[in-house]
Amino acid sequence: MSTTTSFGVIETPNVGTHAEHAEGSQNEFGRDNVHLLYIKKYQPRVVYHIFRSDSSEVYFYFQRKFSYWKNRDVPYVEPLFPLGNLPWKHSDNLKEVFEKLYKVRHGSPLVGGYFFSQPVVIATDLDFVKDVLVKDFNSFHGRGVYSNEKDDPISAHLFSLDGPKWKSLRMKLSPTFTSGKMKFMFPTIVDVSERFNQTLGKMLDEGSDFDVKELLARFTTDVIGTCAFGLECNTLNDSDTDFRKYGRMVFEGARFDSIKRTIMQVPKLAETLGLTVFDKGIRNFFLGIVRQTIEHREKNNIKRNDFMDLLIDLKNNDTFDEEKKIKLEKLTLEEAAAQAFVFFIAGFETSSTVMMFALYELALNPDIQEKLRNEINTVYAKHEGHLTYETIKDMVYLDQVINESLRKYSPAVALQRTAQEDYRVANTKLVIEKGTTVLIPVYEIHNDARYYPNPEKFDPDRFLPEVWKVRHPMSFLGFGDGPRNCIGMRFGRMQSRVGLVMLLKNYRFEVSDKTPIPIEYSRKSLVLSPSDGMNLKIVKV
Ligand code: HEM
Repeated sequence: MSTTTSFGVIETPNVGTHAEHAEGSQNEFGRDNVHLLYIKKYQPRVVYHIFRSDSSEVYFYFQRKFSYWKNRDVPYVEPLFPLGNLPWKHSDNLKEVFEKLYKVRHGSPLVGGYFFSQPVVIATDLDFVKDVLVKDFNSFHGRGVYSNEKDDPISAHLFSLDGPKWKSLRMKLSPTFTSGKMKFMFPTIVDVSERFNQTLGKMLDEGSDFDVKELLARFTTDVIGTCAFGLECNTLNDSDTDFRKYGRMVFEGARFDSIKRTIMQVPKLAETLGLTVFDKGIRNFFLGIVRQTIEHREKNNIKRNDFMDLLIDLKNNDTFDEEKKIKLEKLTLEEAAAQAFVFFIAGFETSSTVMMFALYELALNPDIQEKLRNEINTVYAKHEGHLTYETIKDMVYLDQVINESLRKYSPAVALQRTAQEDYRVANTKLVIEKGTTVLIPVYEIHNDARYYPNPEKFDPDRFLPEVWKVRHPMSFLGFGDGPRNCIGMRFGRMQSRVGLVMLLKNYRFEVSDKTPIPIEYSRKSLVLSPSDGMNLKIVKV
């Protein structure tokens, strides 16, 4: 079906008539009793109202809401009652949801979607993406992610806070990630990588086919655990440490987490239901670790130049907003714990995912693997066999491989911002209403043939400086962009580089019978992840 819109003529796919829709939806709603039981557990009053209201009333309420994008002549994919375009439990994952929405853009700078009955915007044009992330950041500084500071203090971290709280925290935490601070932490990462090498060496006496996803997650858990919590987590030797256990729980979720996460896509609904983001075990573990570490360091006057030291400093000493010339409040213990926690969760799975997909592609493309190993050996020789901050910086092809891995398999499938005021989209008549969520479909942009011809091909030369320079600046969003980009980018790059250098210097990676080709993506994981691990054959070189 084609419609004339404010952006020109747009093809709108029409999925089902209203009658078909009504029938299918009621069945789905009725069948998924787990949703209702879960809501019941959390907020009996809300469930009471759902049950009390006439079901046709609820249905027509959704139908009215679901006409939002149609009335504005914006392309959309027909939503399903009651989840809208959100994934159903056993069907799509978020990546597939974005794929469907991105496909219907047909020249429009945005596509309309629904999270439950809430309209959301999917930005499909790179100039519009730039307006949201960079140029008009003041209108989009919030992420609109749900947190519950009162009942769940570790959920109130830099990633989830908005407004003045986020701004002040970002200002306080930014100095934590300067290149000077990274240099201090570099030797710690190298130490962990050497232990990783020894552990892997021993494992190879017993076999050669391993799930590198799990191995790399253990490596980054140990790196961040050491740098953010000052602990030797030792998950490399023991895969069942509490750190690895709780880390896995955050990303893969417990029994009801997929339902809870779906509800949290609409923060107002989650707030009404009084949901906590993390379960009690996760909360108590991380709060406890930070409390003990801080007490121990303060009592014994221990300094380690890591993230925890910097957080202790922000807890005990004043900081200043240089721009406004005002004093910023000190961090409380809970606030410090929430930031250590976000460094851990935002840092370990993302970096291990980048390394995992890089190794996968290197196993599929042995010529690229050999070229990278040659670079590593040549630069090592130039630096007399020492792995220093400077040695790593000389490995330019390594960076191209990491960028190409981030391009083809961005761990963050989408970026999120929320309109802080009514906002007119440039060159259109369309106004994004205050409070509307804007999603930037990173995976789709990174795999769009208009920006990356033959996107399926793993080609690190796409990131040669002269080739990269001519692409649209928003065509690469592996770390997001603008004032709210990834604060840990330097650290994430650093640990990915060290991990890959140590592995490729000592081992060759090959495809095995268990390697997933093609990859099937997990429906559970918060970041892009293969559903059944990533087995590769590892051979000593
Ligand atoms: C290769 C590894 C990493 C990747 C691919 C990655 C990716 C991202 C992305 C895509 C965002 C959202 C940016 C946006 O909305 O524009 C983000 C935000 C963030 N990342 Fe990372 N990240 C990585 C490593 C790290 C590390 C190591 C840390 C901390 C030690 C970290 C801490 C954060 C935090 C706190 C935010 C929220 C920033 C804010 O809202 O102000 N990340 N990251």
